Amino acid sequence: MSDAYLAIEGGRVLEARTRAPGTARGELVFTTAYTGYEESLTDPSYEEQVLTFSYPLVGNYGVREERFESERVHPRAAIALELTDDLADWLAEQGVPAIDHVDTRDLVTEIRDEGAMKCGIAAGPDATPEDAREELAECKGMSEHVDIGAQVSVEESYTVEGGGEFDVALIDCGAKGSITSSLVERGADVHVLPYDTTPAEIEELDPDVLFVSNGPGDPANFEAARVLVEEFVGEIPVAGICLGQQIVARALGGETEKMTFGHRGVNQPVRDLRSGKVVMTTQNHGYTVAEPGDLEVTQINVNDDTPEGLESDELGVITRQYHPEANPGPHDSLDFFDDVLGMARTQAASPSAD
Ligand SMILES: NC(=O)CC[C@H](N)C(=O)O
Repeated sequence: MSDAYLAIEGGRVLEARTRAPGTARGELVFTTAYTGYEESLTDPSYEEQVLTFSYPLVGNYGVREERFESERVHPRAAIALELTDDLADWLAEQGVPAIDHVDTRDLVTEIRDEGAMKCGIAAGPDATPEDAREELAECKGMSEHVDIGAQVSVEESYTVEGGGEFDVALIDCGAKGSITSSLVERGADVHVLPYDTTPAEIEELDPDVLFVSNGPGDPANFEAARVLVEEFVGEIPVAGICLGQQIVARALGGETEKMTFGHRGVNQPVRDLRSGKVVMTTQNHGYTVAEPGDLEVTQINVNDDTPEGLESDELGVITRQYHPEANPGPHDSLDFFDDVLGMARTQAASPSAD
């Protein structure tokens, strides 16, 4: 018997089974990742989205806190063909609705054809199709979430010490924990700073690298971070991951645009245009850089040619659209963090450095 409903744009209401009760609304997206559900569900980039797993059985190796990327679940709801009890219980504890017994093969095909769309969910003994439709009617478009940075960033800055060889200013636009740990493991002290940090605060910190994190929503809604990059590029090495790449491109005269259904998964092939080498990458984004501005496109997605890496040797900028920090996913691109800190080392050794 159905006790959950998923209303999607276009008028369809799908029946489902409740695994964690409640109502929710958000942008309906899918990931093809077959592992890493704890990492994905705690990735702040999924804020205001409803995450559909295309892999049919999700939750089969339990829920362990050491795999979390942040302190809470960020998608507004989770959908799968079959969710395990462990996973459903955790989502219920977190107050995040979850539904299964959905024909996710059909749903994913619809998202691929129609694009990421708004949806509404109602789940639980008293849920009705009308409740799901009401949620859908209240759902905002992703770029209308103009204050999304405030929902996911730190309120107060803090430092994670890694030996002090470098000081990295990490602008937390919804950062995954693995970005900090990847830098700390390589000897950097990471200063995790709010998404609306001002140029004066960066000036005072005097970091070796300005690093813009991943995060949810439309990069156009992260104006303060764009201003920071504009202000310090050429003076301090600049790095960015995912939303960070998009913000850095916008700061350097580039443009971003929404994709139809985005890239979400752990086997997205990326070609490095300098070496010709292809690596498998973890991805989770719905926007892309349409114009790179002053930056050179150094890596592209093999499936659709969208920019995956942007660089400027002259300005000291290196960004990635995918997630080199992995978690979940392949570790093939961890050397990105060596390259970022390499820029700081080169800058420190240059005669013009103070
Ligand atoms: N993982 C991310 O940083 C996502 C970036 C951005 N919110 C997008 O959807 O494109």
